[in-house]
Amino acid sequence: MNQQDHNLQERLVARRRALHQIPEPGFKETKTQQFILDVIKACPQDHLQMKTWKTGVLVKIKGSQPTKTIGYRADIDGLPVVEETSLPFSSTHDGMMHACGHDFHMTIGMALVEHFAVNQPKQNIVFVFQPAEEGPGGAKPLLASEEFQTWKPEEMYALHIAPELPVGTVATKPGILFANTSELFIDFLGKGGHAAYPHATEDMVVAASHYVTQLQSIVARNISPLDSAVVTIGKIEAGTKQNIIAEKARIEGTIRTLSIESMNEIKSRIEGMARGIEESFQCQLSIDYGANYCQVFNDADLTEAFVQSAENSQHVTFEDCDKAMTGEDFGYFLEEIPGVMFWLGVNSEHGLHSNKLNPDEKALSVAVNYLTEFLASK
Ligand SMILES: CC(=O)N[C@@H](CCC[C@H](N)C(=O)O)C(=O)O
Repeated sequence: MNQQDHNLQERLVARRRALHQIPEPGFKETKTQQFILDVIKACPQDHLQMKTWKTGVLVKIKGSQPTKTIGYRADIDGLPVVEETSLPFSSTHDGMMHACGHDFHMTIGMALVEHFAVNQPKQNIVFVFQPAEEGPGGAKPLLASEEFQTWKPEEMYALHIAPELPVGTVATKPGILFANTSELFIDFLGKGGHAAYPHATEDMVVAASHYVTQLQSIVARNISPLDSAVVTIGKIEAGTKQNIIAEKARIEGTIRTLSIESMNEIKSRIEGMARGIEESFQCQLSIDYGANYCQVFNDADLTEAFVQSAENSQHVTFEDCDKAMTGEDFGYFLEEIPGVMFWLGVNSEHGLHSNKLNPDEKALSVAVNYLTEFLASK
């Protein structure tokens, strides 16, 4: 690593660690927004404009001879995860963690702004620091906002860290990269009572347990084995004490599919099974699908150009990848604007959403060096 890269890496690490300590939930990213604004305000302002949208930040760098506007998006929210990395720069926000790498995404995005604020690119570049990717979804309303529409790019890019890939690699594919998603929240209501009088109650621990077990058959028996889908229940809550039969239960999960037809089929089975549980356990279930994200679909031509640029770059190695059942509201940008989402290798033993996720910080300067080259070449 030469001295210039060393200085860049030190700056990126310091900034990423500062951000790692202040993860905030979607649409509550006030400290994070201020952090980003402070960095942008410290840049030379000659060809830079900035505005806020809710807790997000939009920055436009005016190109020297623009024929188009390129968009680059970084998401900024954290997750409700209790960090267990034991790192000296662990989260200082109780119960919140940057467990999906958005601290990396923002750090890279800000460094790109700093670079292009000094080295004016040929094309206009709009940087979007977007709130609430983990939920309830910031991309869709941001995309529709006047703030974004007045600066709307002609093509758009975003990365996501990939713990399973080595540092120095980027990976993507044309077409569908990430799945359609729908959140899932189900409340159970029955009649609680004394543990010793089960016959006089409707036990919501038993009802919810049966229901969660039944849900497991949907992907196995209602979706074609040649298709892919996921129904995951990540949270279950019920009861108050070991000798009280619970009158309420709540389960929370997510549905992932590669087609809208499969999404509709799964929802229909979830509803059918809920009616069965109501009948079997004499209770009421209410279903809320929360936020939906559309698939992430990469433009074929832009992906080909991206792959070529990665293959020709000294900063990264390109790897092919398959689609993943992760979700990303960047998909909404790609519904309106052709573009590419790609993985950035960060080599962590623990994966996305893990309380022990520890991405390798060497990936920060790799990404900044590669993306400055890529965006400047547009
Ligand atoms: C990359 C990633 O991990 N994204 C999240 C997106 C969450 C979507 C939504 N809140 C849901 O849970 O369905 C993911 O969990 O894939």
